[in-house]
Amino acid sequence: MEKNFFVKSHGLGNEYIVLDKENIDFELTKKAIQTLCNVHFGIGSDGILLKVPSEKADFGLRIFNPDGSEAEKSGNGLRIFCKFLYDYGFTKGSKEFSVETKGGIVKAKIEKEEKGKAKIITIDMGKAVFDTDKIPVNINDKECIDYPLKVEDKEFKINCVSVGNPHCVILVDNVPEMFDEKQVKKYGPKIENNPIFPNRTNVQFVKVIDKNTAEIKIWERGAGYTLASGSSSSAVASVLYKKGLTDSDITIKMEGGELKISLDKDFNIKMTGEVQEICKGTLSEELIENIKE
Ligand SMILES: N[C@@H](CCC[C@H](N)C(=O)O)C(=O)O
Repeated sequence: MEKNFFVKSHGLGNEYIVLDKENIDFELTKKAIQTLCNVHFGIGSDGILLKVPSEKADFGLRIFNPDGSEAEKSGNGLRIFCKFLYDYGFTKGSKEFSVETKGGIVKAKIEKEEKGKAKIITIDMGKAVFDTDKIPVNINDKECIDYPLKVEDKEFKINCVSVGNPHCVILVDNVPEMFDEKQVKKYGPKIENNPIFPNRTNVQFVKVIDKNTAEIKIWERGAGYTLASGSSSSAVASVLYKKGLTDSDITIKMEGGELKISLDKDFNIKMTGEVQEICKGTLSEELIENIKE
């Protein structure tokens, strides 16, 4: 593998650049992340996945948002990373392995491959946690379910959950106008940065279609409006199941495509979906010079 080799892949239109810490000769600083994720000055991406060594799992992963912040977990990011590990021989052909993230260790399974490349992957995302002190959400209640949050002219009923990273799930029954890209881009950042979220939050606007299907629009912490999100889908499925609005197996529809989420009674989450490589190459010396502080 050449020095400064990269791969760019997407999971349902949610794109990530994959780098290997042991194979790059520059520091992945905030400036480097912001530049690489910028479509005009870099490659353009919804984030960066950095392969790092792990003592607790088969592989280690650090996840960065385009604003330079670090995320604890990413569902699409994990499937993309696992495809990279499998396709480039790191797993030595093994279809089941573990990955350590800041949001916990997850198990991955390559469900389907085509011509030796992983196509459909299941990730054991871990357990959904509703305790406000763990998410975290700064309110006095133990859980944040249907909690009224006033943002400018609107009052939302918010439902908060952590699937390793923090999420704020809003059903659009009372605010149907919110199922619209322009509205999500207007209110998403205001909710993401609301002072009740000390670590900021990802935000989802949700329409329940039936007991096994929901449709969502996403505002991602540190990334903005994205076409799909695996941790968001996991968070939404957990909230809907907790509220008794859907069954334990649910399809989450997003602009970029669909993910299957399966929960057990203790809110352990399995996420299954496609992933596809877009391009690969070597970062140019000029670009690396430019991203050095
Ligand atoms: N796109 C991701 C979520 C990435 C992390 C998120 N922006 C955060 O800061 O928590 C996914 O597919 O889960």
